Amino acid sequence: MTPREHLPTSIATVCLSGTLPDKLEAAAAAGFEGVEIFENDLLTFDGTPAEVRRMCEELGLAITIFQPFRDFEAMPEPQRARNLDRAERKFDIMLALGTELILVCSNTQPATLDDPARAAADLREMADRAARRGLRVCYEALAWGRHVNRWRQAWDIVQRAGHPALGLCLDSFHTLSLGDDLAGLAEQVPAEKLFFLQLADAPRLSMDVLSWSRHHRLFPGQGELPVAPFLAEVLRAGYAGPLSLEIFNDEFRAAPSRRIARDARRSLTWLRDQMGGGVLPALPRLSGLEFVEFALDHAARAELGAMLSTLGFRRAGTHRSKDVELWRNGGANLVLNAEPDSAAAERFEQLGPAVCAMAIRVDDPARLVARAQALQYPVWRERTGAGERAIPAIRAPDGTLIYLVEDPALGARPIWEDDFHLSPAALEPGHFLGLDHAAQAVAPGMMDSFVLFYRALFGLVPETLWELPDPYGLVRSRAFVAPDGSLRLPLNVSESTRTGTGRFVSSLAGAGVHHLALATGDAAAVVDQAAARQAPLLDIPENYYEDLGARFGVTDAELSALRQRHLLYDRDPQGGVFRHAYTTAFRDGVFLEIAERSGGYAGFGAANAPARMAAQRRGARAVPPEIG
Ligand SMILES: O=C(O)c1ccc(O)c(O)c1
Ligand SMILES: [Mg+2]
Repeated sequence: MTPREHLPTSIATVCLSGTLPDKLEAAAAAGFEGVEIFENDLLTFDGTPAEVRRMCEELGLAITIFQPFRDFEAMPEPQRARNLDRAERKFDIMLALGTELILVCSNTQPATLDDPARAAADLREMADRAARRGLRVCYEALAWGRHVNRWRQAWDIVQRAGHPALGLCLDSFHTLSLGDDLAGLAEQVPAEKLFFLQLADAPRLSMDVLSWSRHHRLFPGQGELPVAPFLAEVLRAGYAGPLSLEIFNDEFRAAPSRRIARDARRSLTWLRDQMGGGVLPALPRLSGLEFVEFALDHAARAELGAMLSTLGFRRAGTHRSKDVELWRNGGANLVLNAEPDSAAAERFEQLGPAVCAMAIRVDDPARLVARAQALQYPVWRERTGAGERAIPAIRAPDGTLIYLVEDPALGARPIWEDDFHLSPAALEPGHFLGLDHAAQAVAPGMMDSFVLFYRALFGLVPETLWELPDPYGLVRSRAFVAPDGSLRLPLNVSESTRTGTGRFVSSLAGAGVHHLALATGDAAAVVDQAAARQAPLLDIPENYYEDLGARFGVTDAELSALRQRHLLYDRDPQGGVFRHAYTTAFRDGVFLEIAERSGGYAGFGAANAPARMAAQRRGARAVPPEIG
């Protein structure tokens, strides 16, 4: 381990919701060692800076910086003199807070002079006054600064000023948002001039950089900016101060501060691990979904069992000590849990029939549990009877349990034999190869927590974001997949409460698995058998097939084979093909998909989602318009 891994962690109070004491408590509870006091949080706090200092001391938090000090440098008189007086007033506050560093961000005022020499002289004067009081100043180039918006310009000014109490503040957002990098930093800037480092990620968006920064920043790992290489460069330059998160995000400001602070702390652990320090146990090797588990009562189980039977599933086993059944077709395992006093029962009481767990096959469950603990994700162990296997699980951000099972393909004994009385049906061949993917509906404001969970803990990679029109609003969908494609988890979110996704989250079943796709090598054959058993398959309108013929030029024979079975079709540019069909929703909640991939097709038929969503709504009850 290098000393760098021990750089203290810090978070700006602006990242979190609540009053200043709420923010400080959340930061401390998540394990942060320091906080940036954002001036606005102090101004709106009904207490003295000395009280803030005491609260921080009691919570074990250092105040790493006081910020921001705006629109200071290169102003004409009389603003120049006034700004220096203003600085002295802030120094008084810093002494009361017990912090020695203030952040000056580059001037955004139209009146500021385009004069690096003047900027340097002003900052030198401020630093000199600060030094007399035992304080220091760091200068940050805002990406939208009037004349100074690149770190190299800020460094030029700091260098010209040549004062030991003046240094640089680097902020990953300001550099990376402009497409800039840190080339030359390690060569040109002495380590002792790197006073402070702020880390922020963001999605790539095409909008003005100020709005992007003020509303859409994310914690490292939640967005698309190369924050890890940025940090690596700063460390290479010899930076030895805190790693501090400064995230302006509308959703985070509105979310519970404890959850956001924990995600923040996780993101720094993940980022440190990205530096190659071995901070976390190695990523798991994933190999798909071993089972998905439903929380049910007896009536719902009988009903779901009947529906599954129409798709060719058989009851293949009963649990040795619990009221739990295994339903299976080929490689697809579904667990139907009606055990009272269990995690499943709790889920059923809250949400009605819903998916309560899924099991992911991994190479080493114990190592992944250790990784979860290092990332502060809650680990769960279900009660077990004599001789039964204890399967470790991790709680996803919505409470769904993610069981970790050893991959039988790597020689592990399948879990089923220890815990279930298996019937002969368990060994019958079937038409499903396994579980292709589990799509989850996520509440707005929770998406970024899920992103970090799947990315930092499991190493899943985010794919393209799709915006899918449901008849009653937009659904945003992004799949998280294992690098080798062995696990696929699309996440869907909708701001509208009237879309299928929105209704699922807000009124029907809560967040969680919203549909489950069963992999087959021959969707047409599966659909034919299912239709013969009166499976509740979703009808797709004729217009869809008209358009399909026009888009892909599929042959008339294929088109009529698809149409007749209400199969949807997609093709990627490499010629990979996806044929899929859906059931209607089970008790207005979860639905199933029959999915056939061929030719290396790796998507999810997103282009077909609008047709599917419209078809689901035709069959569904009318939705009352939103009130208010
Ligand atoms: O948005 C801003 O004004 C602002 C203020 C201080 C910072 O450190 C920053 O990165 C942005
Ligand atoms: Mg900043």
